[in-house]
Amino acid sequence: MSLRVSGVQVQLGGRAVLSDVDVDVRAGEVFGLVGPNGSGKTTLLRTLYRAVQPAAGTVEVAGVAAAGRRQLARVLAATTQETEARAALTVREVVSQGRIPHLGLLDRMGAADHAIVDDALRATSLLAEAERDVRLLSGGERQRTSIARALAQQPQVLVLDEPTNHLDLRHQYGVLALLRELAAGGLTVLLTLHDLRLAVEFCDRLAVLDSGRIAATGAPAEVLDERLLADVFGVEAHLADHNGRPTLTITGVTG
Ligand SMILES: Nc1ncnc2c1ncn2[C@@H]1O[C@H](COP(=O)(O)OP(=O)(O)OP(=O)(O)O)[C@@H](O)[C@H]1O
Repeated sequence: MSLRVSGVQVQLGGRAVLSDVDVDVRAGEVFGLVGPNGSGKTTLLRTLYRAVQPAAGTVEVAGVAAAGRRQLARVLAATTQETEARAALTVREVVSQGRIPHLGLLDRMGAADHAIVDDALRATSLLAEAERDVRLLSGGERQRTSIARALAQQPQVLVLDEPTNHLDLRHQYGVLALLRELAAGGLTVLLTLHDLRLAVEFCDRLAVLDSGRIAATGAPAEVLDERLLADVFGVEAHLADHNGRPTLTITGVTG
């Protein structure tokens, strides 16, 4: 198991935001975390990269329960929903920051590091934008820059919070297909997604969060039955098999 969350509880501002959360993600799997607004998805991701300390439970990344920040950054990379760029850096400079956990304190990037940065820029279709100031990018370009930085980190586990929310259709599919390809090479991918149709299409397994608790975990076709879609997401929807691929059709909202 390359990512294991066991019995995690998180309290924020005096409220229980996560209760008894268990999630196991296997190496080479694309695992989707889905749930309505405020169900605790981002908070769960934040416990993985130690931005939030659970009141109870354990979080293990690549077999390590308690690692220092630098040690953690060598195995886990994360992108957040904040794509606001504040500093006057080029896309290439931001993506190069992904190499920092792998460099010694006084080391400069070597040829191998530059090649890894180029690969990350290419994989996210950003080579042509590499010398642009990140503050001048569109939301989608900035989102791809933060994914590229995470790829340049060459992690074993990649955690992404809503990686497609600013992307046009072509780039949504491009990024999710890239994540599938990386997972086929052994990367563990955990991501949150609001678009359940994309979650069904691209994720091997899903965990559904509902008011801070896991309502269901399993393959999309096992988890997203009509009752759960109505009870948790408030939509009338059904999964059908289209030429061997599960496809979600949403026909309305409940109530
Ligand atoms: N620092 C905080 N203090 C108090 N409550 C918080 C804090 N951070 C998050 N919360 C609350 O925790 C709950 C879960 O928030 P979280 O951002 O994890 O949900 P989410 O599932 O990612 O939502 P969304 O789909 O809207 O992004 C929300 O009710 C939110 O208001």
